[in-house]
Amino acid sequence: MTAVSSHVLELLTPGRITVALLVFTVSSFIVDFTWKPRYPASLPRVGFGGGIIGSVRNWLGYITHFNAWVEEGYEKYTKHERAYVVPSAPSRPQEIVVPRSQTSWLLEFPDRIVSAKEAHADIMHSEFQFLQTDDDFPITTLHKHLARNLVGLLPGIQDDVHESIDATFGTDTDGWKKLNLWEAWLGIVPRVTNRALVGKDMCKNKAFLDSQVAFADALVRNSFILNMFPKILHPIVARFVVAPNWWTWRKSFTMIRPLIEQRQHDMARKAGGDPEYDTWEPEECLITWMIRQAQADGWADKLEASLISKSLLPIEFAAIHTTVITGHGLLLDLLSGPDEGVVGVLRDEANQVFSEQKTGYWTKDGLSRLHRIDSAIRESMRLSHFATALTHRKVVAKEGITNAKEGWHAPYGSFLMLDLAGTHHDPDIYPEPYKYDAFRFSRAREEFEARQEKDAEEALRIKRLGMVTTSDTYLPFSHGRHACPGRFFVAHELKMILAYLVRNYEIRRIEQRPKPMWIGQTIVPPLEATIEVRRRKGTA
Ligand code: HEM
Repeated sequence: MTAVSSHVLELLTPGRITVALLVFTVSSFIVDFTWKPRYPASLPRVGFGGGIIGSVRNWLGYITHFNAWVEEGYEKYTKHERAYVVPSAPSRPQEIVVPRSQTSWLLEFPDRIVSAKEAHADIMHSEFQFLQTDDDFPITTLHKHLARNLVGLLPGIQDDVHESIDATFGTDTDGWKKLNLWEAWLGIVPRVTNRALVGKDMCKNKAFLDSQVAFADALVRNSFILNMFPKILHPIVARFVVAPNWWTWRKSFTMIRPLIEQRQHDMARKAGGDPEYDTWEPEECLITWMIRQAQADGWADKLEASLISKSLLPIEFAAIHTTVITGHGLLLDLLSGPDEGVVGVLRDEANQVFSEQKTGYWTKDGLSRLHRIDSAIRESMRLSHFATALTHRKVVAKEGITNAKEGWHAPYGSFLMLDLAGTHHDPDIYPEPYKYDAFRFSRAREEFEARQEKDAEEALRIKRLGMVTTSDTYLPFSHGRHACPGRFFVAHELKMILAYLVRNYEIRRIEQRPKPMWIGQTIVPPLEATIEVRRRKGTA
């Protein structure tokens, strides 16, 4: 060793290394701070104050205080139709909480001025997490193809719902079975969702499904980690943090690759007029839709199997955990809700409407007549939200945007959000807002249908009480142009699941609903919750 290098080593004491790391981290936060948009002083604030000291306190406080800040803001400002600013995670700017009366103002901006995609990308750190693949293509494809193929998918979805529930909940009519509720939903949702994404064979491949769930888990975990680092350090930190995303994807790619390549090959032969393919049709699923969309857009040649399989990931993420958390919350609400008779009422409705389905398969019309089941799900999604806000937007126009009503300006890079939690629990909108009132939404419909005289306006209002209808007072699927395109699928899926469960199982009530935890604005559901089930006699 030379004299110079041994001298350098002597200088590297643990104390000096710690100080250097501290200075580096603090400087990174300061650089980040100077990059963030500045909001006008006229906008009121909640949180621990401004300046560098206040910002550091807010960043730390974000983990535990976010919900309390938003509750305070709702009472002080949202209720009075005023916007205010709430602190956010260290990696993001603070957010302007837009009052309900200005929902349309926010959501009607074109994407080139106010962007949903850029907000999602900053929150999920998509640039690193989605393996350098743009999620525009799969999202646009899903918007265009899912709803129009839904009716054709229903029988297959029903088969997967019934088979996966039988396997998870069991068919023993004698003994009670104790189930971890989270695991039980994971036994159903990934398979049923993947029926629409990868088709009838691959959706039963447990190793493939596990890899998609593992990817979604990694995404959530990594977002929490990256949120706490200054953005300037993300290119370095993310390299290590997202390593599991790559491993998980590679594993899933080896399983899905043959299917994608075969589908591309078959569709190309069909398109080329090969007579052997005269009667052949591709199975309708997201893989087929992406190939079809790429052909329609004229860039099918560039569509490699690896790109298709990476493009599945953002959709798997958007679909699986949202549905599992929703189903988990639904059963907890149903089993611990104040009205013990609800499950019996739902069973009667499911039995009645199912008996009218001529082929033994649910039709779209049949599912749309499950008003009470629909209401029980919608009510749970109102009460037991899994994020304080699910509508975030980022200002991407260089000149920013101005709110004429209140007179404030949001510069380039500003984050804006709609408060879901406050709205859903506002007693002026939903009387007794913390009560799980399963028939809150179906009651009005039944009263309307029992009436002799019906006016058209009222009929329209009643129709809007269905679980897929979004509004400025009902935001679990967000609202406006970017409202969840998977919600029609998920409504059919959850109704089939709940109908099958209540028709075929007894489920013991839960005395006390287990409490979730919150990290910032995201729920950590009570993963330890268990339920006890027994197959009803004569149904196995
Ligand atoms: C109960 C389950 C679900 C809930 C609560 C839910 C909720 C949401 C919400 C709140 C958004 C954000 C919209 C916005 O930013 O304005 C969203 C977007 C999205 N969801 Fe869902 N979702 C669910 C299930 C699904 C399923 C099953 C799929 C696919 C099959 C899906 C696909 C998507 C996609 C692709 C987007 C992005 C839309 C865009 O940016 O234009 N979701 N979802």
